[in-house]
Amino acid sequence: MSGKPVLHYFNVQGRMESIRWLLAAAGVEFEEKLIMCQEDLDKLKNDGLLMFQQVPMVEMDGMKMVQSRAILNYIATKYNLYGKDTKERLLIDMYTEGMTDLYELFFKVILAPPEEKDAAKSLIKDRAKNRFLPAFEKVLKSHGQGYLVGNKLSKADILLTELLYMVEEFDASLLANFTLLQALKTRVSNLPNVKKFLQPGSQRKPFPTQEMFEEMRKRFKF
Ligand SMILES: N[C@@H](CCC(=O)N[C@@H](CS)C(=O)NCC(=O)O)C(=O)O
Repeated sequence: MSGKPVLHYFNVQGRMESIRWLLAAAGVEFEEKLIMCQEDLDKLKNDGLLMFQQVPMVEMDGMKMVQSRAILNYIATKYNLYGKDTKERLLIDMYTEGMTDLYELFFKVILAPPEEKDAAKSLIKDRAKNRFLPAFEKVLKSHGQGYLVGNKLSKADILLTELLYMVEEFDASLLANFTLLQALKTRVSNLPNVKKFLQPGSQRKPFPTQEMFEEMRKRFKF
């Protein structure tokens, strides 16, 4: 055992990607045991390693942690990325839950039947442009600190940067009018640990394309 956290998940972004981002930004090296087929997943289940028979699962500090948000909160607390008091923590939670709402719309595109895909994509554009991105831009403007909460980097800044990459990849024009969000993305991306994570060949994973998702459906029983 190397003492590094061990991440158990599929070879895609999914619910593990924010955990990868947060560990990387905190400068924590981690190992991954990628689940490549149903047998790999069944083995984890049969060995009694998954509390709810679900992944992500992270082995860390002598624990087998499940539930992605609980894992994120543990890492954020441990590495001082979760605000200085309960009010800051509330803001970080509010913001990251908003990010999750937008993130889930991306996943709906993949799940939507072919005839509903365009509508699902339009919904992302609408919600990104008119709801979530303006809300985060407003926070940065009124807070005036370069970070979303307090005067230092938190889990919220890291997960927003992750999301902004996803939005940009989906439609770069969506970020055009949000100068403070662009500046945050650049600032966080230039932090040495994040910069390293953004290099090709890092442990960053792709968002599943439709083809990848169909392939996974065949390989796994879901
Ligand atoms: N609330 C859980 C949801 C976990 C979840 O739904 N995991 C899926 C993969 S993303 C899973 O393990 N599916 C396999 C199964 O249920 O057998 C979390 O956030 O970690």
